[in-house]
Amino acid sequence: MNKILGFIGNGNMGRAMMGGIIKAGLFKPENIIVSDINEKSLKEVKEEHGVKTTVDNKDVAKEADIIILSVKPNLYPLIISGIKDSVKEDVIIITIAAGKCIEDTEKQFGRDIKVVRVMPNTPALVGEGMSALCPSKSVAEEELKLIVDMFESFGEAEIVDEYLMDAVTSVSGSSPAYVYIFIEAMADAAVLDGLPRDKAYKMAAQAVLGSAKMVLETGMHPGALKDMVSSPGGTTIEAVATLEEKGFRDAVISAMKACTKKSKEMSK
Ligand SMILES: NC(=O)C1=CN([C@@H]2O[C@H](COP(=O)(O)OP(=O)(O)OC[C@H]3O[C@@H](n4cnc5c(N)ncnc54)[C@H](O)[C@@H]3O)[C@@H](O)[C@H]2O)C=CC1
Ligand SMILES: O=C(O)[C@@H]1CCC=N1
Repeated sequence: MNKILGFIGNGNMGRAMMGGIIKAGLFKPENIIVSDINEKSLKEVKEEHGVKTTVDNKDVAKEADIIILSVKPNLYPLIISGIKDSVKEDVIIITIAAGKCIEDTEKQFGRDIKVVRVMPNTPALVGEGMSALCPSKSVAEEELKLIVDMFESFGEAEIVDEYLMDAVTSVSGSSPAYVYIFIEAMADAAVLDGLPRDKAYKMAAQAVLGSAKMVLETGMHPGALKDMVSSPGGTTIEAVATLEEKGFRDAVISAMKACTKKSKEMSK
């Protein structure tokens, strides 16, 4: 693709997406420009990927056809006011901030700008991202297709109505953090049982990866897959009963309700 892709913000999510996009070969590194206030992180990304870097967000604004705003939500107004007069007329702005609605972005640009609101997640870095997208009215069908292709280059992408973005943040944007806690806790228990730490992480993570693939590839209900593991009077049902006793499901549901609520509050 000959279009220029710009990133404003080279933090965890920006780097994860860039790594995924470059690995997939959708944009050549010389067609990617990144800005950040952190010069050390720019030096690292330039060395790692050979992309263009700058400390001036306006350089990205002037060059890029698609700009991904990869900064913290509270910085959006400041960043947008700094670039709004420099962006190309037809630019597509991609927002990835939790709680950042399309209407706000349009208002801050002060014109009918093309916006695609996206909630990605960090597994983008290894080509296993999950992104939910919602375009503004002014984004044409072929432009949306281009953006979907971009997000599919490092994982799965789904188009959703904007009102679902808070729920999406909880189920796929933030959820890698819950899964890492689960893996870490399983590994701790395995170490307690005598397994070496490295093997414990590998076994716990591979079990999570394999289980996720079973859900996605067999299409079976997660409950039926759980039943396949749980032999009558066996080991698994002992663990399952203990998880239920300790309120595992309730803890997950309560945590996700808190996440969705926070995302809604951030939209206000
Ligand atoms: N980390 C994650 O798993 C996910 C994050 N997001 C969203 O992505 C956005 C970024 O989050 P992270 O990457 O985690 O944050 P981060 O803190 O890792 O990265 C933000 C980057 O912005 C840079 N920055 C700060 N001020 C700047 C300025 N004036 N101009 C240019 N760059 C500036 C920082 O130096 C930093 O490198 C947030 O809005 C967040 O809601 C969305 C989905 C998942
Ligand atoms: O914690 C956050 O606010 C961001 C949004 C989704 C994942 N990280």
